[in-house]
Amino acid sequence: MASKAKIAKACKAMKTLGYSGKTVRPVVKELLELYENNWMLIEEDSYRVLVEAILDREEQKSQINESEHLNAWSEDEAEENEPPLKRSKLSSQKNQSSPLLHAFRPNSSNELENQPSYKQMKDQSTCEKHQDKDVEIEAPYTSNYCHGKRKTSSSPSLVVEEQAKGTKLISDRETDESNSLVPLAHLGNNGDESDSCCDFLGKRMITYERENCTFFCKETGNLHDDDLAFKENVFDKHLCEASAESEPLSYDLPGFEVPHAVVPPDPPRLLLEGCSHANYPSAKANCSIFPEVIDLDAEVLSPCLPQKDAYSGERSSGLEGNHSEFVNYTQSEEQRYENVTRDSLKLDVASSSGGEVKISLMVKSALRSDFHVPSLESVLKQVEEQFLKSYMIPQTDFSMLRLMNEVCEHFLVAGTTSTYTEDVNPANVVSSLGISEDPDSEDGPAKGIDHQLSLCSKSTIMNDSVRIQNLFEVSPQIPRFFGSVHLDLSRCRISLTVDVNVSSKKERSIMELNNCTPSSSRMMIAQKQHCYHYIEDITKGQEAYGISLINEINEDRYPTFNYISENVTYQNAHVRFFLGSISEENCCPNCFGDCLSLEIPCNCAGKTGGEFAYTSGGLVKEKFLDNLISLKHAAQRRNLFYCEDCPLERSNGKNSSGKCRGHIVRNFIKECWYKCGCSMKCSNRVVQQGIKAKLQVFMTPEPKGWGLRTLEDLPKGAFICEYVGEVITRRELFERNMQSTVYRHVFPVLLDAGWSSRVLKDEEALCLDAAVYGNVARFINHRCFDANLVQIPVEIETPDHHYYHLAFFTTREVNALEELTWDYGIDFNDYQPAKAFHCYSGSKFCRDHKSI
Ligand SMILES: C[S@@+](CC[C@H](N)C(=O)[O-])C[C@H]1O[C@@H](n2cnc3c(N)ncnc32)[C@H](O)[C@@H]1O
Repeated sequence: MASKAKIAKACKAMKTLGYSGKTVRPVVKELLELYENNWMLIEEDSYRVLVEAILDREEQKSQINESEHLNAWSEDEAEENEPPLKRSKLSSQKNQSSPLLHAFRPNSSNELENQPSYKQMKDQSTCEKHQDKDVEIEAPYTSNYCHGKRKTSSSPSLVVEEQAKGTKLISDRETDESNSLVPLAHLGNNGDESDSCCDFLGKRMITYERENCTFFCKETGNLHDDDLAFKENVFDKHLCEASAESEPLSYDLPGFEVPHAVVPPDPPRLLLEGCSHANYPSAKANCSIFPEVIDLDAEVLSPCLPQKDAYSGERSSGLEGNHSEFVNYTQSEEQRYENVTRDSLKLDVASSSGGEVKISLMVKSALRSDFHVPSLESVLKQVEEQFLKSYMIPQTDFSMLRLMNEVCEHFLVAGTTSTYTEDVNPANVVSSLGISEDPDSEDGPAKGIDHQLSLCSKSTIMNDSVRIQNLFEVSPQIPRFFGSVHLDLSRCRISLTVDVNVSSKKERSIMELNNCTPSSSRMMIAQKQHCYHYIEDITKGQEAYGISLINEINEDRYPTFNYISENVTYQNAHVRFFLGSISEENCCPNCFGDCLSLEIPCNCAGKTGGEFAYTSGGLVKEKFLDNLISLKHAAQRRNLFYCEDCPLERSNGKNSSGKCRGHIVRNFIKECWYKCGCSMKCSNRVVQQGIKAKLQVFMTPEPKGWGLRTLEDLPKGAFICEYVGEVITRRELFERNMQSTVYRHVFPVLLDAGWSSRVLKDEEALCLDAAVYGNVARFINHRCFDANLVQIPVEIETPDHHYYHLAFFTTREVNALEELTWDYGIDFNDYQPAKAFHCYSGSKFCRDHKSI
């Protein structure tokens, strides 16, 4: 076919995805140049590379747009509002590829994965090919490069780096600039060797593939000027990003040793959230002088309110400390608390000594030119729908306006009750409510107000009024915002502090609506409804199926950690392997597709006696599983593994003299590896394909905190999930434990403990720590002995026992809504990597004899 016709065909194909010819043509041209007019590569797999390239371009464009908009918005605010913890955001998250791209990505069994991707091709064009074999490659090289230690060496050199697939890197090693926890690179897709998509701080690194392996190539010389210019641009940008992200993560935060949520920011949207990270410093400053806070996400985000310990439920610090700084103000002065919510909304609370409180929401800026002011009714309706859908409010006649009206009334009742108990008569409380265009205001019509909702509650006693205004400030020529309207009022905590001058006596009443007296019956009903805390998908689309979270038990909120679906490698952890070891004797590099259904199993089944450990349906075969479980139980009964100089005890700051008290987990893993042999890459696609079970995180009724349950019946041997976290060395674990003064709730898992033929040093032995970065497995609770899950070491990338994946499978049939548990293998009398807890598993085999 002539080139023109082919271009037209490509355009047509892309049109179905919504890309115009104008967008597609230049990309096709670029690809043709790149692939030297090899149309086959472009057309293959429904134009996969083309889609990838278009998305790549769009992404770049939108990044530029976004940064332009952000600059335009808040030049003056940008600096002071820089969120300290937002900086630890994973760049790999930032660069999640779009679902569209995934739709076009062949699955792991597709041969096409062996083909170089667009990114690779593009990058290869500036990268020399490396021909060496059996190079041992270590992850930390990457950190040198990624952290801006750009080597300007004139001698051309090329360093090849290899990173185990299915892992991302987080490293701050050998950096002069910062001690940051900046994630560096993401390589591979679910651990599949042949996927060579590679990011470097959100941009391309130079990659190429040889045999089944993907490399990082670090270029330090021999670049063309253009290349250099391109790289310098990219590099400078990365440096900016890196320095912006260079705030170290704290492992010493109250409740969890994790930072506040560091999820990648969604595009700006109308989302009501109170003190967000983006306004942390200013909000903090404001709070100290003006403690009127309408905090719509207080427990998670607000630094102004006491933080709640996720387990004890106690508040540790907060607003109270600031009361002394409350500023008196005169009738004429209007005090103002401005809380910039996200980027697009402004929450504004203003009050006067006359008792008037104005709460306004203003759309401050926007990114979309097609924004129009919605009708207030439609906003309220949307919120109500959202409310009813997400928070399981049983009443179908739920109304936002009624809720706000009640807020208003109870504000007054609670305020008058606490300060002037004798005078309060609810009958005296009159509330009025209405939606109006620029309603009466003592200040006269407010400028630029298109819509206003005002709620007024009046007391004959105090003549105070509360007004909640909903102001959309819109200037027609400036595009404003886009995104969905989402008001999470269930997370709303309203704290109002009112100063009232009565008979020259100044009194202050602080009302937390959550603490309304029982007489506030209607409010109590409303609060009861709010007990449900529900999140539709905690993975934010990172898993194939969403995983919901619900708390019907208490007020605890979703714990703050970073959801990741693949392991990330932190700092010193060497996740390495020898290329030479992935060879035909161990597995078959060329076999793709469904190996499990082969009549004669391929070489991958070698370790399991010529038989796959999985059934063709992807369940671990019963005999393997039973063997494994009995081994595990036997191992627990038998003598423990003892060490003279115990790294575990040392990692808990204990000086062990003489033999330690033994480790069950070590023996167990060591034995089950060989017997179960859930090994080799083909069969382990079951694991690679990711979570398929319908899971839900829920608050357990026992004092165990969150737990994980299945929402559907599961057969025996079903894969549930991997234990995903940061791959760290035992030394790093030790350092984290030393730094942390708080109780560690998430159990780290030791990899490779006692595995190697030689004793591994602390800086070599690996652990998985899911406290800060982790997946849903971090919610699985412990059960002694008869847990319904078992953890199985799984080889994905390489038969290297130094690093492997830990996957959970069911040990028996599990009913829908049953909690999923695994035996942490802890000895409740022994020191563990994390402090042991009192076991509430309720197992009749419970090993915690002190448990109640
Ligand atoms: C890996 S986390 C599991 C998720 C945890 N429940 C949460 O809320 O995040 C381990 C922690 O959960 C709690 N836990 C797990 N199993 C438990 C059990 N059987 N009894 C009591 N607490 C348990 C302990 O606090 C432990 O440190």
